[in-house]
Amino acid sequence: MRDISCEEITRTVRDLCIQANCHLPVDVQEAIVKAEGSERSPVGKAILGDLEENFRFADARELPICQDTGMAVVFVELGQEVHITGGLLSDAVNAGVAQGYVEGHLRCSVVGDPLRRVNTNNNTPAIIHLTLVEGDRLSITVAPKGFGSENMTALRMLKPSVGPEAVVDFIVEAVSNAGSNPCPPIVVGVGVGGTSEMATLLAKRALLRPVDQHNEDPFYADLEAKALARINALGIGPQGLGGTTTALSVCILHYGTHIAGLPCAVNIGCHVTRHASAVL
Ligand SMILES: O=C(O)C[C@H](O)C(=O)O
Repeated sequence: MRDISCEEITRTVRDLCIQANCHLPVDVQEAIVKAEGSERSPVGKAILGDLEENFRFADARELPICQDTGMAVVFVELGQEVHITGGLLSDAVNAGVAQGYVEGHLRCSVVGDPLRRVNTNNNTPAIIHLTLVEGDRLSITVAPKGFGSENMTALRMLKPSVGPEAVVDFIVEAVSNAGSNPCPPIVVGVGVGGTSEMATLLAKRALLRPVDQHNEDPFYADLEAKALARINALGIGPQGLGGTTTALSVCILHYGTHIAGLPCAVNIGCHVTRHASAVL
């Protein structure tokens, strides 16, 4: 067994919250710059230029890329040979989120109760997804999620007989319904299979894949390419003001499912699809 202290976890999560909010992943940066070159609408091109200036400015001055610094979604992969010392893992993660948002001067956007709506003033609670893995390491990914895009999440329990084209139709419909709300150019995460909650989690997890990668399975890579082409033909464009760049990428993750079902979920990331990771 290897000991990892809560103190170290808290410090790491703190730093990842600041890093993720201020430094856009390089693959997303490059995709925005590339889209600027290919965008056919002059207004769309100008907006992509503004987005580039914005993320470069944030990067250089360590300022948040967007005013919506999100709810902290934290993916933890815990090696089975790790022994957490000094408290509870979830408390350590939440303490790191609180420190990161308060000390990093990131906007605190979380209310403690969804109906009585009082801001917790430290962006907790975080959403923590824990997976047990082999080994003696602890991997942490912080993915702050803004709610302009989160509110556009769609889930449909498709009939199993509808086939792959109906999955592509549903993805395109979800993006079309979202319009300008998720701040395009977007990243489209899709979860297919499992149960309703598994499909939704896969869709969120799909937003972590680098936007310049494709599915390793040619069958799913083909569906991703078809969905992306149809989404970019919708004409929504950068910030919804028209153009040929609505999405930078479509990523589909799949899982086994029941013979009687075909759950399909879409989770959209805005042009600030952010995440930062560390391995302890
Ligand atoms: O919370 C915000 O700042 C706005 C939100 O991200 C939105 O796009 O509506």
